[in-house]
Amino acid sequence: MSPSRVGDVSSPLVVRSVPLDLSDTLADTPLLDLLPQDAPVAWLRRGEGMVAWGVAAEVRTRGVTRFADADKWWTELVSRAVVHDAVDEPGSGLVCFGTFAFADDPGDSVLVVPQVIVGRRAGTTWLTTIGPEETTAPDLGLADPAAAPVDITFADGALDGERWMAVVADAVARINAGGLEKVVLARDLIATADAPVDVRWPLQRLSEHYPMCWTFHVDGLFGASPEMLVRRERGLVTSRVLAGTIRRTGDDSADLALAATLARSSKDLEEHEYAVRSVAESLEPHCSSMNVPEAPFVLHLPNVMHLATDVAGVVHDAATVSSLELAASLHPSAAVGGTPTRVAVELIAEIEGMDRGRYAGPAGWMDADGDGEWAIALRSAEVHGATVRLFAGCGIVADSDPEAELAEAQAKFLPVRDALAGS
Ligand SMILES: C=C(O[C@@H]1C=C(C(=O)O)C=C[C@H]1O)C(=O)O
Repeated sequence: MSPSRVGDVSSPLVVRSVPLDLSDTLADTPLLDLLPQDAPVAWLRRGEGMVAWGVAAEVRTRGVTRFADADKWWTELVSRAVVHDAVDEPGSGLVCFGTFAFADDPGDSVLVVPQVIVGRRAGTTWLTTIGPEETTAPDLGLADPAAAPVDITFADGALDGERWMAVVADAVARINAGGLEKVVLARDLIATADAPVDVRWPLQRLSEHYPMCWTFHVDGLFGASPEMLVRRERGLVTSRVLAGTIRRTGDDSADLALAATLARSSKDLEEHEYAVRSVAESLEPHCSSMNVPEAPFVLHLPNVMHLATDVAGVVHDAATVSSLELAASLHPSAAVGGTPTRVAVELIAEIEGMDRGRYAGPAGWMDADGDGEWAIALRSAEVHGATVRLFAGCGIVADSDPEAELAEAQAKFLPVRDALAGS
């Protein structure tokens, strides 16, 4: 199917990025406080990043070619654009934001170029305006505050806990029968409110409570992901690989002991090793040198702890391969698919019992040079009016216990679940 587009790509976009004067009080305002309710986009970590709104151009793609079609559209749009960038930071100038379907089919993926972007990095705040012709900079001001979701209730999605545990047990049996080593199985929860949900409400809470994660929203998909599929900036590529999880107890000293257990757990170390290997192997052809640490560290999040490895490399093909293409070549990593990838993805389609939509697909942004950041859309949900569909998954290996995996999935729902709460 051919991609559908918004915005006349044959007429060039005019883009202007200017630094915001630091004497301007808005230069210190939390970025989310500037974000209006209409068509909001967000990419935030530790108070920095970008908020954006409006649609200057957009492409929707599907199927096996969803990444390639989007990338081609972006390359054409960039080649025609007229860019005045007085900021020259990663994220200034012409930028698109995207979310991509997990599966080749079904699926709906999008790249969107907003009309206004406010970015912040290393103490510099800037404003980018994008339109079919030179536009006057909008008057920035505090947006109307987001309203809390009204009377939200949660229900099981495709499978209830019992049935999902049966699917996990089935996966363990298949792994023990040979043919695959790991498969990631997910489930969904459906939250229903009495009025359309203003996504800025959960975004505020996610960025506040999970500052070490990448809080994002593009086209209805939002979340706070701890996992960076790929970031490319000025020739350097990095990826944060997670796999191996333990729930937190709320007691700091007990959690430290658990972290030590996690770092020694052969089940988790093995699961982690699969994930690191899949990322390193996919990045290798693009890199002239790479650093793959031998042992993981423990990433402490408020709800869970993960084994984590930061892989880094120097790329030799930045001129011809975009960060989105890198993300496409890494997706689905063993963190969200399994090992071997093809067998695991087929098993997911066969037994998981739901369409993942854009959960566990790449979500992020890219600039005119193809640099950008693509997180894996985890700890995430899709909002449609008053309905929010939450997702969480777990890596299943030979000695996984269905009950423990269900508890782990429940813990992974917590960030979005809590962020939807009314206070
Ligand atoms: C699949 C998810 O998380 C992934 C699975 C993990 C695991 O099984 O240990 C850990 C982090 C993520 O790579 C999710 O959050 O939905």
